[in-house]
Amino acid sequence: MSAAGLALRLDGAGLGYGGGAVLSGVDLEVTPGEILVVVGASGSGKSTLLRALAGLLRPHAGRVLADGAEVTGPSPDRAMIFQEDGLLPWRSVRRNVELPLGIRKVARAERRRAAEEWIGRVGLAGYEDRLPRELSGGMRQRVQLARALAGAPRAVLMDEPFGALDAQTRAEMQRLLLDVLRDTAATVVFVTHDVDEALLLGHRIVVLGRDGVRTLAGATREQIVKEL
Ligand SMILES: Nc1ncnc2c1ncn2[C@@H]1O[C@H](COP(=O)(O)OP(=O)(O)OP(=O)(O)O)[C@@H](O)[C@H]1O
Repeated sequence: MSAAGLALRLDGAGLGYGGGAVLSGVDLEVTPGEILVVVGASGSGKSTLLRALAGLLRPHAGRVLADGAEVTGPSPDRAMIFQEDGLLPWRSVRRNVELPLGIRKVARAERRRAAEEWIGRVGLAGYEDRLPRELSGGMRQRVQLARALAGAPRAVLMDEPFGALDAQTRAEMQRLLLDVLRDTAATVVFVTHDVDEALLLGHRIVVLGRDGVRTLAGATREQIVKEL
């Protein structure tokens, strides 16, 4: 069981690159332990929002807060999962999963035990010594999930993690995600452009749409599509 989920907040946040604003005046609260799904069309700023929560992008206006403290950079408390290329290609499955435990200075024997436990939980027992290039896309996403959760993060930030997978593998990964999240208290922010995925996974859905950022609770597919 991980530590309590982080409360995440954007407070009048303006986000962008160089001089250009992608999102302005964003107010958003993510409650500890919830799965918040951010849905929006390509280019609407979903990854930008997630990068700000991860501390990889500083807001040019307003604030980004984790448990009330300003986010000033990445932290092992906030694990990130990417659509692809998230794994270190020269490290085995085991050594990738051990990575956050090393950052947290967990002793070697415990690092190995926790990594093995998570590799088993995501269904990859027996693949510990494989390199990422020797795995399918779905298996690589399983490794990313194991690596993220092995570090007992208080928040998991997921950027279209299943976007490149075929429909059947994607459905398997969605089930696996819901299953493993049941045993953690982590707050989850999950970015997707797939409305069905948002409806399946989200306790709450935020739409980055034509009219800015809209939070929808208990929205139907039709209501979400209308906002995009
Ligand atoms: N590193 C960057 N430098 C400059 N502009 C960027 C950078 N990353 C993204 N942008 C721009 O910011 C806007 C939002 O991009 P972002 O990646 O957040 O959208 P998205 O909703 O995640 O899109 P997608 O679903 O296609 O991944 C786009 O116009 C994009 O071109």
